[in-house]
Amino acid sequence: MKNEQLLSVKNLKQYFKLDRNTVIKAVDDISFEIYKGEIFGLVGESGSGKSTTARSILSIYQPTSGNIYYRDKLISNPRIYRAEKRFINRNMQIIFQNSTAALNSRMTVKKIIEEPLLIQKLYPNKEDRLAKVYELMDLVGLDKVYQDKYPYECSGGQRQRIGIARALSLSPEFIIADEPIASLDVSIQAQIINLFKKLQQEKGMTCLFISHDLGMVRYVCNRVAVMYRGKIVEMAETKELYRNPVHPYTRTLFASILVPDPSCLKKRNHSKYNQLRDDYWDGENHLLEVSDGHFVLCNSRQAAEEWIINWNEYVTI
Ligand SMILES: Nc1ncnc2c1ncn2[C@@H]1O[C@H](COP(=O)(O)OP(=O)(O)OP(=O)(O)O)[C@@H](O)[C@H]1O
Repeated sequence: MKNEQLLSVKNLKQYFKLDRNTVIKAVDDISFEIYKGEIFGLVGESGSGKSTTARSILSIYQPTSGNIYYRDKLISNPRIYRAEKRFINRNMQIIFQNSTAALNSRMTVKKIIEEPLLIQKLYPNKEDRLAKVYELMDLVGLDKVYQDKYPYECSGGQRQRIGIARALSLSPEFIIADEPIASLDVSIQAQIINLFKKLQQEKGMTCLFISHDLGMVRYVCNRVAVMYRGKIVEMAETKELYRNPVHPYTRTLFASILVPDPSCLKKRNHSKYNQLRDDYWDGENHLLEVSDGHFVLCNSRQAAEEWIINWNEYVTI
């Protein structure tokens, strides 16, 4: 996985000058690489600079200094950016937290998903184009009956899927997902997250995954960078980072989600916990954190992962 570098951020600074005396160092000299086929997590408290990093990568902001490369193309230079805009639009897509705002309320679901294909002049034949739209709807679990509905006629989870289907319509190599599941119900979150994993496995999707939800990041990301006040304070393989957070800030951030000793959990008289233990436990319990403070108890990791897919119930401790 680590062979092919897709995105490289080098010494990126993004400062905002509010007035003559006040400068906000939203991103302050960060560097990282994202490799093809990996899901790279960016975590940190609110205001730490995660979204600004995403916006700089997408050239929404012109960096104060530093460079951003996509493959070997410098994409953070405004002069090059003009010429490369189409290239970036074709290869990179973003999924926002608030999909409702990002969708055109006057277009039907079908038109919303079809639009990027038209703009990029892919599938000139209408029938082929519609077939592609249906394929995308199927991929994200949207029933065909929604094709002629408007965003306001869909639920929050469905709108998020429309946003994802649209983002995937150009088969982008690289997706930036900025809090893609924060506004969704827990059961829908699980479906969307499993979709990300499926896209990574089946389509080799590469993703920058921005989230507050450390449990989710642990489940979905291969590597994680922790941001604090505009800087990356720690970056490691996910398993390593969660097992052994080194930076004091990361430790504080993770303190709330460290999995406690299962033996102490057993002492809790939590009815859901007891029910789960009775249903699943066969001598060797397996406690899996599925979201911030949410745990499932299963007798194997496979059972736990299957359970996440359904994820209708969870234990909060
Ligand atoms: N366009 C802007 N002008 C001025 N300041 C900005 C601008 N965009 C972001 N900031 C500031 O930069 C800092 C980082 O914001 P950013 O949105 O990147 O954080 P974040 O980690 O994504 O937070 P959250 O998780 O709440 O979305 C904040 O102090 C924010 O107020």
